[in-house]
Order: sequence, then C-alpha cells, then structure tokens
Amino acid sequence: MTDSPPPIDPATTQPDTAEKRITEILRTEQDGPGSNVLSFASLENVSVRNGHAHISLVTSRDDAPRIEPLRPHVEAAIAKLPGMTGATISLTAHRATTPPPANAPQAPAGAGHRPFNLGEKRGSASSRHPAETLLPGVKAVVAVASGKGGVGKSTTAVNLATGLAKLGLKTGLLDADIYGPSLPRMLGRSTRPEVIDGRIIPIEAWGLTSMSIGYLVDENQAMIWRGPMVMGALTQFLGEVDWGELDVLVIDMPPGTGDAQLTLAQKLGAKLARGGAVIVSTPQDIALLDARRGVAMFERMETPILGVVENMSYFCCPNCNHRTELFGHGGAKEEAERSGVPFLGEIPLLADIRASADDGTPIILSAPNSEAARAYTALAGTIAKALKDRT
Ligand SMILES: Nc1ncnc2c1ncn2[C@@H]1O[C@H](COP(=O)(O)OP(=O)(O)OP(=O)(O)O)[C@@H](O)[C@H]1O
Repeated sequence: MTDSPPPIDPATTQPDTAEKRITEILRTEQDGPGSNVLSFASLENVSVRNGHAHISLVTSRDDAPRIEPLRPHVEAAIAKLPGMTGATISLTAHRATTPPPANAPQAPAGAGHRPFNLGEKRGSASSRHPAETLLPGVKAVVAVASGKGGVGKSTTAVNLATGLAKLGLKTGLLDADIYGPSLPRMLGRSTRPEVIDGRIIPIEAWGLTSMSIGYLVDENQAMIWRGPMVMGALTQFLGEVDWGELDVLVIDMPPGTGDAQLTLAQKLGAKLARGGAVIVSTPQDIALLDARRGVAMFERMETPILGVVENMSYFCCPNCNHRTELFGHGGAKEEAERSGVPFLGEIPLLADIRASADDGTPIILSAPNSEAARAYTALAGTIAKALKDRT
C-alpha cells in the first residue's frame, strides 16, 4: 500500500476540502501499479455528511470485480482523514466494455434503451468530444447569459426558445446552469432521459427538445460538483445528446463570467458565430455592471452579441394598470447603447410570469395574449431575424 495523501488542515469537514482529499485517495495506487480506483471507474458524486463520505462510482461490468478488492482499503484510507469518521463507496456498473461472444444470445428488442447516467463512459468527456465535433446537426447556438444570478435568465431562455419554436424554427433548449437547473420545473418535465444506441435522447416539451442536469440528478447533488465535473457533464450534453437537426439550440448559460462560461463559449465558437449571445439584465445598477462584464466576456471570445434584454423592467398593476418602475427603468437600454450592442426590449415584472414558470408552462403558451407573451414574442422575432441574416 502507498502512503495516505498529506494531512489536511482542521477545516476538513468542509465539503470541498474533504472532497479534494477523497478524490486524491481514489487516485492513489492501492496495491501496486494500476490499482487506483479511478483507472477502473469514473467518479459520479462525492458528498460528506457528518464526517461520513458517500462516494458514487460508475464502472463497467467487466471492471467492477477489479474495484471490489480495493474498496475496503480506500474506505479505510478515507476514514483516516482528519475530521472523517467513515466512508461508503457505491458502485454502479453499466455496460460491458468487451463485445459479447459471437454465439451470445441475441439481445431482446429494446435492450438498446436504458436510462442515462452521467459520467458512464471512460476517459474525459472533453477528450471524447473535440470542439469541432460538437452539435453536428445544429445550425446555430444562442447563449442566454447574465452577469449575475436571479435576473430571469432561465425564464427568458425558456420563453425565447418556445417563441422560436412557435415561429417554426426547429429549436432545442439546453440548461447549462448546472448549479441551479430550473428547466425541468419551468418545462414541467421530470422524465429521466434514455440512451438509445449510445446517444442520449433529449426530453420533448412544448415543441422543444430539451436537456438539463436537473433531469439526471437532484439539485443538491449538482451543487457540490467541482469545475471539472461540471465541464464533463456539459461536454456530454454537447457531444452525446441526440439533438438531431436543429435550426437553433438555445443555451441557458450558468450565471456569471467564470471558467464554465468561458470554456463553453470557446467550445461553441463556430456555432455561436452563427447565433450569438443574449444578455439578460434587470435595470438595477449592480445587475447592469455585471451585464457589462458579460458583454465584455463574449466580445473577448469574438462571440456576436445579439443584444441586451431588460427583464423585470417595470411593474404594471393588474387592477389599475398603473406602471411602477421598481428597479429604475431604461438602464439596460443605456448600457446597450454605451456598449454598442442592440437593445432587444423590455420584459415587465409580472406575477403571472413566475406563476407560469412554476406551473411548468412557458407564459408565451399559457397566456399568449398577455403583455408578457407579446414581449417574448417580439424578442423571439428579433432573434429569428438575426439568425436568418447570419445563416
Ligand atoms: N419578468 C418577470 N416577472 C416576474 N417574475 C420573474 C420574471 N422573470 C423571472 N421571474 C422569476 O424570478 C425568479 C428567478 O428567475 P430565473 O430562474 O429565470 O432567473 P435566473 O437569472 O435564471 O436565475 P439563476 O441564475 O439563479 O438560475 C423565478 O422565480 C422566476 O419565475
């Protein structure tokens, strides 16, 4: 056996510190060369609760027996980490890595169908899917982004995508907001995607094909994922989902302007060049400042900016029609002008927009004659025109 990894400081029960050390142990050779757990399995999840680590590994049926003898050593090594009391490793075995013998009985009809699990293939998702092979049937990508969370990016992405589909464009919607997946709720779907012949089948909803991490893991699980796991999941969504032929894939980007956003923009460079970025902001100064960062990031990546949308722009009282500008008004338009990018319009703050999202039907469909639906329809029309001009 090799030595345990170096001790960690007393703040060991912090999930990310402990998780890092646990991952190091999984990578450590246990019984001679080639005996580290992660050479036989991919890591699906690590969580630490009250000092006990729960580790989920995904492996093949062939490799599972190789992990079994290593499991007690690894669990014991993890339990020795300061602040830890024990560890449980659960293994999920999915598919044989070797082809069945020629005389093996035929698989029953439908055996190619099975539920999808993240990280089930060997090797990193990025190495399996170089950027130029991603989204082969997709003509253009529209990234809906915001400098900060909570400004209504997902609501805008869902209604924009539905609006584009209503206009007759074959449209997909990808929820890349790994830490806060809201698509299943907003589309009213919770089905687990299936894999058919190695391709992940997206979930149909409201005339769209859609994919979200929320269809696969519960929200709290994704919250503790580290950067590489997030990028691995996103790359699987771009490289292994059977999006088919799409005029446009709308991507609900993670909020902010960090590594995940940059990497996505890099990977999707060519498809984004035929679409572009829509930046969502509220009229508040702080949101506008972040929106400016968003514009700057996409400009650095040479992604075309389709424009800026002002969400929660004004509140229109449903009883007396009085218009109140709760967060100020017009800031996003000024910001767009200052940055030299188009202003795409204002979406009012309306309780019905939230209620519709919570009910799982985009308001553009549930109340097509509402002020909100008109605003989203106008937005979809502007984007459809921009896409037509680009392709
Ligand atoms: N124009 C609007 N009027 C009323 N409620 C809205 C409006 N836009 C969004 N909301 C509500 O605000 C909340 C946040 O919206 P949403 O999830 O779309 O934001 P987000 O920017 O994607 O957030 P996050 O980055 O945290 O995922 C939701 O409850 C949504 O229903």
